[in-house]
Amino acid sequence: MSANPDRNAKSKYKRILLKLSGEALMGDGDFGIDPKVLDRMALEIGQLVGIGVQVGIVIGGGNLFRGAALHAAGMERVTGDHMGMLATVMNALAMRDALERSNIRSRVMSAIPMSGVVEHYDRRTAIRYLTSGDVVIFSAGTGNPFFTTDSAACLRGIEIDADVIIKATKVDGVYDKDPVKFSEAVKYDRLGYDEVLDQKLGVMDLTAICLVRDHDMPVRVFDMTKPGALLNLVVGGKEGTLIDRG
Ligand SMILES: Nc1ncnc2c1ncn2[C@@H]1O[C@H](COP(=O)(O)OP(=O)(O)OP(=O)(O)O)[C@@H](O)[C@H]1O
Ligand SMILES: O=c1ccn([C@@H]2O[C@H](COP(=O)(O)O)[C@@H](O)[C@H]2O)c(=O)[nH]1
Repeated sequence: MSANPDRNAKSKYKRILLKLSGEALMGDGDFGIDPKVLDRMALEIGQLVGIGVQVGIVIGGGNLFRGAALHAAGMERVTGDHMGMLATVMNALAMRDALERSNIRSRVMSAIPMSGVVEHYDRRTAIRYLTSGDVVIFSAGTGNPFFTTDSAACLRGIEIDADVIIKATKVDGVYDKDPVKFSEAVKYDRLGYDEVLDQKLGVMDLTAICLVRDHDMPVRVFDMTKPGALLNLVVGGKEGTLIDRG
């Protein structure tokens, strides 16, 4: 995989919102952040910036904390969700660090004000940064409990007028059932929002799917562990599953 892709490669998209799984940041571990994973992601994101794509990012927090899991262990749910959102800020800082080490200009914005650490989210400022070529990492989810970073990714993607939401995960697309649990699961190349909702396909939470359906925002789900897949997808290659109005 080259850090300098073909500069003549043409992106299908001008602006994307990339949702990165927090869990994927763990690599082979079972908690925290593997710097090697971050560096590889930074390299792949840099390839997109190199061909002129404007990149907004939302990172999950599942490698650190999830409110629902903390609640199941006895914590008050809203406190758990606040911890989950703070976890996404930590992941965002780690990703910015990896991007900057690869000489990719980047910004972190937070839905929860955190003066002195990161900028507070402001849509117009975010769009200005994206237009000037900076990668913008949107952290702290939506800023509200009871949501997920999938919903935050869809929300920010719609707000910044992205051409597509790209969900980078550990499976290579959307299946008729969870492929991690069922080896016989069958993959879709493309399916409609209502099919995801009707079949309650768990690749993304249903609140997020309702949001993208209502705003006709396409979502592509692909395997981030496959080297080169992100660039291939962005230049129009066949990767993962497309969810749209069908
Ligand atoms: N029908 C399905 N098709 C594909 N994946 C599915 C499906 N149902 C459940 N999944 C599961 O959804 C997971 C994708 O979610 P992902 O790990 O990206 O989690 P997340 O909760 O969005 O991220 P985070 O780790 O940041 O919390 C896959 O690992 C897969 O096991
Ligand atoms: O808008 C949001 C987004 C997230 N949370 C909490 O953070 C964790 C981590 O996010 P994941 O999407 O699960 O990776 C999530 O479980 C929630 O507890 C939130 O409250 N609001």
